[in-house]
Amino acid sequence: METEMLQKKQTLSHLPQRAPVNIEFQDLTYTVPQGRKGSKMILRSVSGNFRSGQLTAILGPSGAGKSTLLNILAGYKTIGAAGLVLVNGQPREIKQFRKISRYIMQDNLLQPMLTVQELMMVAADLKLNRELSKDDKLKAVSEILEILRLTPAEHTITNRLSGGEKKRLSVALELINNPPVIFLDEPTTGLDDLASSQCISLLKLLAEGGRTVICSIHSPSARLFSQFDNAYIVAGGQCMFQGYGQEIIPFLSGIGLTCPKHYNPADFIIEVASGEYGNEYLDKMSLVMDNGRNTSFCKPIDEEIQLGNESSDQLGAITYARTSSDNFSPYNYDCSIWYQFKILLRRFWIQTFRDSNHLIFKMVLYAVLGVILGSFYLNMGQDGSKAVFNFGFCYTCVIAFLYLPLMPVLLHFPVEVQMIKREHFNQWYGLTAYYLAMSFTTLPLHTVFTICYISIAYFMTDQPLEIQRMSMFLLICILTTFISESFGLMIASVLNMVNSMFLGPCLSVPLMLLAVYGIGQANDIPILIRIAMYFSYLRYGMEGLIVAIYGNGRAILSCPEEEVICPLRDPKFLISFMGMDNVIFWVNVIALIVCFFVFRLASFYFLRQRLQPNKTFTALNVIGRIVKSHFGITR
Ligand SMILES: Nc1ncnc2c1ncn2[C@@H]1O[C@H](COP(=O)(O)OP(=O)(O)OP(=O)(O)O)[C@@H](O)[C@H]1O
Repeated sequence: METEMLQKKQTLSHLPQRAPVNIEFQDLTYTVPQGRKGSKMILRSVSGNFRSGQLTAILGPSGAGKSTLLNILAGYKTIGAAGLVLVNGQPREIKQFRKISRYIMQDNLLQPMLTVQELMMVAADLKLNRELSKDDKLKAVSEILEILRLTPAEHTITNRLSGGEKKRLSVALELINNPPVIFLDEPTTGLDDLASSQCISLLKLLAEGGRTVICSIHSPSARLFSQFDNAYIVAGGQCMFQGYGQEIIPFLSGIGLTCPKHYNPADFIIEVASGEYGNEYLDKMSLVMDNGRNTSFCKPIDEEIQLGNESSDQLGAITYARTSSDNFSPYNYDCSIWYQFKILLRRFWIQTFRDSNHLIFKMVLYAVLGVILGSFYLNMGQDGSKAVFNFGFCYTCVIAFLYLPLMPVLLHFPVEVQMIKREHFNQWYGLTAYYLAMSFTTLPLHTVFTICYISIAYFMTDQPLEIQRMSMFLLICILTTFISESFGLMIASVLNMVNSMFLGPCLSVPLMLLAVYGIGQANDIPILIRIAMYFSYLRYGMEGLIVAIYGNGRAILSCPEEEVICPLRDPKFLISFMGMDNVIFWVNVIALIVCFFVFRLASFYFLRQRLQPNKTFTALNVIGRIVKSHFGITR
């Protein structure tokens, strides 16, 4: 074990030197609204001091406030929090702090369909200096994978990794540019004893390299606990103890409690903090610790680390950092939006094409739908007596291009938002680059699927075989698809999956109704509905399709001989009958393009507010929480 650790230390010695970052917090409180009961205080004026070069554990009974404290210290939660957080003695500048810290959350949300090495390379491309060669980046990646014992799983797809491997990969991804502060929420949850021990040894190693490593943890074994340099015990939102694990027994003796022999001191202090030995001890503990201000039980700090001594074996300069240019800035987005876009686009395309089963399934689905629809409206396109049915075909196309792109987005994007939140919070990329890369992946795919559907249904239904009409028809269908996807993104950027899946179809109903409302009775439409119709992109789509196939001087249609009266055979009359005489195809196309940009930009704006709410959205968020808790609908 000793040799193994030594080896690991040597391997880690390539990491670049960073200025030590000490975190101190004073009188932190966190309050949440509690409906008519007022508010609930989760953290009660706690203070503490977490130093660089030390591995700190935040411990406590379930519901004590560990994750809350971690979220606030990492800057992940700000609404409802008050108090002072100092970074190296200066008040924390949240934007700057986010650049030097990384937060590894409990649920290992990893980008699917990429191998471990590919995902690490994406992180390296985004986080390391652009001037580094691919080989240098590969070297850096393989060193980190080696340390985290992920080399055997290097070519495994992330979806297939074990829980422990996923956790280690989450750590590895954030280690790429050597952040000086690392927060981890329950890194050992779901791991067996050996994996937990290896995980904590790794964190200890990272701390020894001069980082400030803080993690919340549930009942660690005695062996695991002995690895921590600092234990911060919380109960009922207050600090019960802060200091070196070995100081727990003397501390408890001081307040009149003796830890039984062979008992894990961590278990014992948590039992005491849970109130199992009486509530009077809780008050005593909090009093002696001065709610976290008392640091007399803390382990002495490593002067070498605090001084950032270059001669330290574990802090030698990283080889690839040395090759970089002067403007190497490990804590900022090192690459331009364009460069981020290229990397993210590559990531999206690998993920999309690797999931070939899903792609084929979708393509087949569109084709089958084309065949089904084609057979419902078989050969009706040229038949004047079936013009009303053909109108139904156009409407069905519009509905198909509403739901087909909409539903998968409502289902999938809320989960994606959680991933974006993490990656963006940990400074992987800017939202613009992400959004552009996503759009340049999904929109071409939708175009291909739409062409696949139309090329079957259009021919089966015997629509006019004129290049111009076919292109116009296709253009409207593609634009409708794009808008529907953007409409879905707008909803899924704001809401969770359950609410998105409810709201999306709900909002689709008026859209579908407005698409055909009052057709043939255009003059009788009430003014309010007429205004609403301007906002239904499906209406523009519907009109566009009808004009594409019947407008522009289309010749009189044929009618079967038995149809004596066949008034809709004249396309001009048909268009007039539908109340679409005034429709200009290109105006509708422009309206659809405007709708596309409006929905697309709105979804981008909402997503941005979700990640970094401005003052208005923060205020709306607070009001929303108060209203929800007042009516008892907080989940
Ligand atoms: N938004 C909220 N509204 C109401 N109560 C909340 C909210 N957030 C947290 N709490 C409560 O605050 C307390 C502390 O939560 P937190 O998640 O920090 O606990 P924890 O110590 O991490 O627990 P565990 O170990 O079980 O994960 C819990 O009782 C929780 O129910």
